[in-house]
Amino acid sequence: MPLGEPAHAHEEAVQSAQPDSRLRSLNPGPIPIPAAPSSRSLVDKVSDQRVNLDAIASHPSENGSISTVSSTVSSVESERASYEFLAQTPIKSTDAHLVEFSEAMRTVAKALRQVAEGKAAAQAEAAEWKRKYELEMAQKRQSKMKDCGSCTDDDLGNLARQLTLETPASDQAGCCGNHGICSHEVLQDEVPGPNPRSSHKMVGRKASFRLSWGCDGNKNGQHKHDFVSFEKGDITTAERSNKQILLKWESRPQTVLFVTKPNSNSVRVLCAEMVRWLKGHKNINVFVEPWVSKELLTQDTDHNLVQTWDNDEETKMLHTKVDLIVTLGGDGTVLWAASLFKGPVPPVVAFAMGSLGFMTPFPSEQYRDCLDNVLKGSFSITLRNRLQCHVIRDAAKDELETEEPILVLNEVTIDRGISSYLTYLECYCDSSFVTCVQGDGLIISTTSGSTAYSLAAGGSMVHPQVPGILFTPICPHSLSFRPLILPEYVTLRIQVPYNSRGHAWASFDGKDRKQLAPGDALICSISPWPVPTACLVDSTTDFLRSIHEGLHWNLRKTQQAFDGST
Ligand SMILES: NC(=O)c1ccc[n+]([C@@H]2O[C@H](COP(=O)([O-])OP(=O)(O)OC[C@H]3O[C@@H](n4cnc5c(N)ncnc54)[C@H](O)[C@@H]3O)[C@@H](O)[C@H]2O)c1
Ligand SMILES: Nc1ncnc2c1ncn2[C@@H]1O[C@H](COP(=O)(O)OP(=O)(O)OP(=O)(O)O)[C@@H](O)[C@H]1O
Repeated sequence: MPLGEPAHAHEEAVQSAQPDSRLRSLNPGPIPIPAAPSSRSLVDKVSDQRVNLDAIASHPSENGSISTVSSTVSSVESERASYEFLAQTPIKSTDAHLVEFSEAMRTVAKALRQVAEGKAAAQAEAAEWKRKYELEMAQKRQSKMKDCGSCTDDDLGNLARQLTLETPASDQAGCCGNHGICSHEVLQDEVPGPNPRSSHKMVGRKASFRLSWGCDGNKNGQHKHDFVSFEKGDITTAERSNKQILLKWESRPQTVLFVTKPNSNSVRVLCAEMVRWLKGHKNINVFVEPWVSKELLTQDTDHNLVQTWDNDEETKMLHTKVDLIVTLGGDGTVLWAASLFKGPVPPVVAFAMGSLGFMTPFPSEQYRDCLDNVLKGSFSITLRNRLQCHVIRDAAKDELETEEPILVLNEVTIDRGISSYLTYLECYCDSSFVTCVQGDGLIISTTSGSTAYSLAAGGSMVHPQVPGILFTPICPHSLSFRPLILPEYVTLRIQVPYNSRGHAWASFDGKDRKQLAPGDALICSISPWPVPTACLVDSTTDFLRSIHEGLHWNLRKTQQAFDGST
């Protein structure tokens, strides 16, 4: 058994290398019928043999015979599967044929689950490749545009339209500059759902913008794809992976979506005031959530020009209409705003109207100046990664039963819910076994979420621009389980094993709890659609200010110099 791998993980590997014993049970030939054991004796036998197996697996046998291990493993597996079947079936049958049939069904179910998991991982990878391909196409188009340096704006527009028509994947007309990445490629090409043109409530074209990396957007503005060079055999870091990112509008933003915290009078009053100001002084179209639209209308009939949406299909198309999101509330409101977007997210300007406000740097009293600056000029953004989470059900009959992915900005938590048993979770990173979690649960967090629940569970605080995934146990029942930070490109699989004593519960940014039964799994990877949040100063200054002011990080009275002679 490989070092560090738990006995049951090894057991599974041995089992999957030996499909024949299960397949044999489909063979209609004569089957020896053993005396039917009672379910109690089955339990005893299973646990006895597990102890046996653990002993054999952890102390390699002296004659080195692998067959001892395999036959014990396969017999344990068969009996465990039969026990699970017997526990599930309403008919308390002990018929050997049924037992063997249930084993075969388990094998099939496992194969289907593997297919579904494979599909989920492949979908995530395909989305990432599509994004890379679109970015490459955008670069090619930009280099064609360079050849037209002396064109007028109209010529450029026509050329951009021609070039965009050449590319069937792109549905946008217009865009482009000589450097950076244009919003039409970045934010509008990954349209989840139907064609944006089919929407009858379109508000005209979205404002285009350019993203540039580095402090001086004009000089260092190119997004470098190759971070490492190895010319002449010397490996050199050519570019830092991430720099401060600037967003510069190339055309005027026209549409703002307001997302507001419910049940707050101060938020309601400020929202109405800001909407009036944006429409009256800035000629901006305003979108609000359906419940806010009703609330605004009861306050003032002037607000009947505010737009909203009616159904999920229209929510899916929001990102094609909205140039900017304004949130009024605390961090929970930013999480809520992000959750409305299952694909690309427009830039978010978050005004602080909550208690902590890690992700809400803008002071609401100065909303006029803040919005003036954001609408006019270029501003720093933090590109906050989200995690894409798929729940894969063991009971799913086919891959079509895979549930919709859920995107989280902070974290997904797998815990014991109301169960009093320890959570028992097997964790894998790509194809490597990571560990078994035995405790209250596990937090898989983004770096933005590192200052939320993960911090409370002992995880490190991580700058939101660091590309990583946090792996933080909750109250592990072990002395040596320290939190981990993994690179952002990995895919994590959290499996509730069949022999878990209870169910586990997954919750997403503290919401939408889903029960995970033994055999179910959760797959997480970084989503291709981050949340761009506007910074008050820049990403690092804002982060440090939050941990100082919000959490009073490392606050201590300064020690004085000696006040006597030495
Ligand atoms: N023990 C804990 O600390 C604990 C327990 C449950 C949930 N949470 C957090 O609450 C989040 C949901 O937030 P909510 O506002 O909807 O619930 P909520 O209203 O219960 O507020 C939770 C608190 O967490 C803060 N918070 C949220 N995201 C943060 C972030 N990225 N950095 C720093 N602080 C942050 C909020 O400002 C708020 O004070 C979850 O995603 C989870 O991270 C924390
Ligand atoms: N537009 C919305 N619709 C429904 N629920 C929302 C909306 N905006 C925020 N919420 C929910 O309301 C709750 C409180 O919001 P928020 O965290 O922003 O305010 P707060 O608790 O006063 O601030 P803080 O989180 O800083 O303490 C959160 O659970 C959040 O998910």
